[in-house]
Amino acid sequence: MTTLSTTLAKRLEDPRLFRQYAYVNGKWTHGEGGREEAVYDPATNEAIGHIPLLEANQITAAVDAAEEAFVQWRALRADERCEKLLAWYDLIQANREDLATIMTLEQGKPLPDSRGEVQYGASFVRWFAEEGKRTYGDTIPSPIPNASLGTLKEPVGISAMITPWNFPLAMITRKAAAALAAGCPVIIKPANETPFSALALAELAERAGIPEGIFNVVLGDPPEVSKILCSEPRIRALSFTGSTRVGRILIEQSANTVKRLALELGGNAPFIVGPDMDPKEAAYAAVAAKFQTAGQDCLAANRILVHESIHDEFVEQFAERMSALTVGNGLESEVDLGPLIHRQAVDKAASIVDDAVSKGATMIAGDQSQAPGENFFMPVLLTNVTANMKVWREENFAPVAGITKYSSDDEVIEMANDTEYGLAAYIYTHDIRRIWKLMRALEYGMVSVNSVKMTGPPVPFGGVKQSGLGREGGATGIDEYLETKYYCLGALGSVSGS
Ligand SMILES: NC(=O)c1ccc[n+]([C@@H]2O[C@H](COP(=O)([O-])OP(=O)(O)OC[C@H]3O[C@@H](n4cnc5c(N)ncnc54)[C@H](O)[C@@H]3O)[C@@H](O)[C@H]2O)c1
Ligand SMILES: N[C@@H](CC=O)C(=O)O
Repeated sequence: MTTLSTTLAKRLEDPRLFRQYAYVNGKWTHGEGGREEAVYDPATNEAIGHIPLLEANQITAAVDAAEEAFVQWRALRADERCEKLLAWYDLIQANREDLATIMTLEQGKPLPDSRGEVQYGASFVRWFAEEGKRTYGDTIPSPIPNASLGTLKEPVGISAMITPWNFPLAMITRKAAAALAAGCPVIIKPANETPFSALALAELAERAGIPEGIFNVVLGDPPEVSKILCSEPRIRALSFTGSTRVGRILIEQSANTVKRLALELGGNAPFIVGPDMDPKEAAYAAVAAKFQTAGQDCLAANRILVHESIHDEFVEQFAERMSALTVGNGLESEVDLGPLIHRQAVDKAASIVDDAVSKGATMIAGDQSQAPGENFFMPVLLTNVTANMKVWREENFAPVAGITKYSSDDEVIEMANDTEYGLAAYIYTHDIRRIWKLMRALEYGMVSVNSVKMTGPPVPFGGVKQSGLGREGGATGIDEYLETKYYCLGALGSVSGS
């Protein structure tokens, strides 16, 4: 183990939560080919530890284990699966501080944000523990003489999950808890940048009594692993959270085995500010929406559209609030923004700013000479942003705020919908007619009015257009892992007994 991993283990109340192996069929597993990859603390670029890159036969062994374990897991009563999920929930909550420390060290977000994500992630486990007891079927008035018709909800089968680095715990539990509650075994491939949160979840799943083969975490070269998972006919569902670019690849790779797909992809959220808004109130909300997770958030305000009548005051207030943000190591107190995930993300952020300025944007603030390390990017504010700039067209996934002005509701609707993405949108106004008009016209899966916080277990989370397929959480999240079986019971004789 590297010195930092020793340091990390020392920081933990329970060092056994820090695992540097894959978890397959209830066993901590090395890579048979000896391949491994270092995992770095993005704040310091120190290696936290290493993970094995499994060989193809080891990925297939996870499928074999899941297939064998599926029989018993699906045979459990829903309340028996619920008990195990609630035990997992309790263990996640009891180990929140260690899970948060692991998350901040591998992802970089400030500790309070990591604690929040652990809580958020645990809440999905509790939600689906209960949802699993409500997978009701239907009875159908029969048009067929002497027959009784109905439907059953049945587990879809082995479910693979490929998850991102920006929310390394909650994006797993939001999927895995639903699948497990439905009766499905899961094979999770976390991002190689942030594997240790997933492996800690595996340790706690084992302690909760989730049987071997039911909760598996495989590690490897991402394209290599996904090709195996996507081409494996025994895997009946693939749930992916990540970029639209990779989502397209997985759709193609899954076509030959016709998998059930649940895709949570990229966003390009508009943050629309109406003319009636107090500029300071709106600006402070926009800063929160833009810089959450240092901008590395699918819900981050990616384009900020301000009515021309309050634009200048809004920009002034935004700049003032942004300048008060503290950038630093997430382990330190009072830090608002941690590092970006790696140097490539910093370079991409810089290229987005350079592109905007070269096309006429004005950079109001953002002095990179103040960055406290090579993976840090100081918040940047750009105005006079136009639709031909990367900061407008792409999900910039960085602390780069692009502001533009508009003059009418019809104009801002057109501007906001001018993207292939459709995940989340924000509307700030107190005019109910404007709220209703914009909310109906915006082409997004989720619209939040006067609130930066919009998510939680009861929410049907997901996007339209190229931001994804399906919904996670809410009353329908478990349906991603259920099939509906129709049955017809014939020749029953007439109920009148004649
Ligand atoms: N809609 C949502 O709920 C949601 C939530 C979080 C993040 N995201 C999106 O995720 C993206 C950021 O996360 P990211 O950088 O980890 O995304 P990413 O698409 O680069 O990676 C996501 C996962 O896919 C794997 N992967 C990467 N390249 C692959 C390939 N060629 N073949 C197979 N697998 C591959 C990665 O190892 C990782 O596990 C952003 O676009 C963000 O909007 C969406
Ligand atoms: N903040 C999002 C995660 C996307 O990056 C969520 O709450 O699901």
